[in-house]
Amino acid sequence: MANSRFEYVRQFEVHNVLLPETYIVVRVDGKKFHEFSKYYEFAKPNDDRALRLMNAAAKNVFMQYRQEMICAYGESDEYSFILKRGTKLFNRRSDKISTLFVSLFTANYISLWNKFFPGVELHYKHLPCFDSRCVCYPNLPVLKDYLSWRFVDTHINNLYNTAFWYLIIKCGLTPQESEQKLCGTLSSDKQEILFTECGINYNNEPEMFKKGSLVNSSGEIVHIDVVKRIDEIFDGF
Ligand SMILES: Nc1nc2c(ncn2[C@@H]2O[C@H](COP(=O)(O)OP(=O)(O)OP(=O)(O)O)[C@@H](O)[C@H]2O)c(=O)[nH]1
Ligand SMILES: [Mg+2]
Repeated sequence: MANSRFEYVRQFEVHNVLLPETYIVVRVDGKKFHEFSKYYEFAKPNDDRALRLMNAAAKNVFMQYRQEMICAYGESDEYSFILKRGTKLFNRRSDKISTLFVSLFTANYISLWNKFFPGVELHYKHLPCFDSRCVCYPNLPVLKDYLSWRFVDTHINNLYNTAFWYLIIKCGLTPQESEQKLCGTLSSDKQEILFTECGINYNNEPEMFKKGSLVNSSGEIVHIDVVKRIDEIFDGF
């Protein structure tokens, strides 16, 4: 490369290199999906098309970097990609990894949109955007806790949202009344309210809604109890 007197400005570029021998998690999250889901009239509380689109986009990212991956896990508008401890991808540069994953994910989301939302055109003022971050986890127990945290979060959010929306849709409560009814309730109370007042057995809700989606090391999308099977998921890593 030609050396010019301007070359020195490269010295101002800093590279944030992620700690060696740590597990890297890249989490992408939909930007303002509260509005995005409203604009495209996603079903409440879960839109099967939207979740399957997230899974398909994540699977393509996963397969493209399969050699570097352990698994990926998603719910709602987020996906976590869990990379192997020894990955040398982009010399572990945080900005490179984070921006590549999020742009690849977004590109796939947009290119697959019509497959999952046939006949629904994306409006240029309402395009899907995602942010992303890289986080290092120092050992397997902490990494297992990370994935368990996302799984438990899925369960808590989904049970709340399911009860909240069924009380509105099936029982005719206003959003304020529904919120008030659920205020301070435990998981078991929410399941009981759903059963007695809405006629819904939470156990019969789709597995993808209750458990989120895991792209396993073979690249399959499964909906499993992540906490119960956490050791199996990370076996060999
Ligand atoms: N109706 C519906 N909404 C969904 C679905 N999945 C995600 N969302 C919406 O996406 C939001 C995701 O939560 P957040 O990431 O905390 O909210 P956000 O609006 O994306 O905000 P930022 O991430 O801070 O930009 C949910 O609160 C819902 O409003 C779905 O399947 N159906
Ligand atoms: Mg979001």
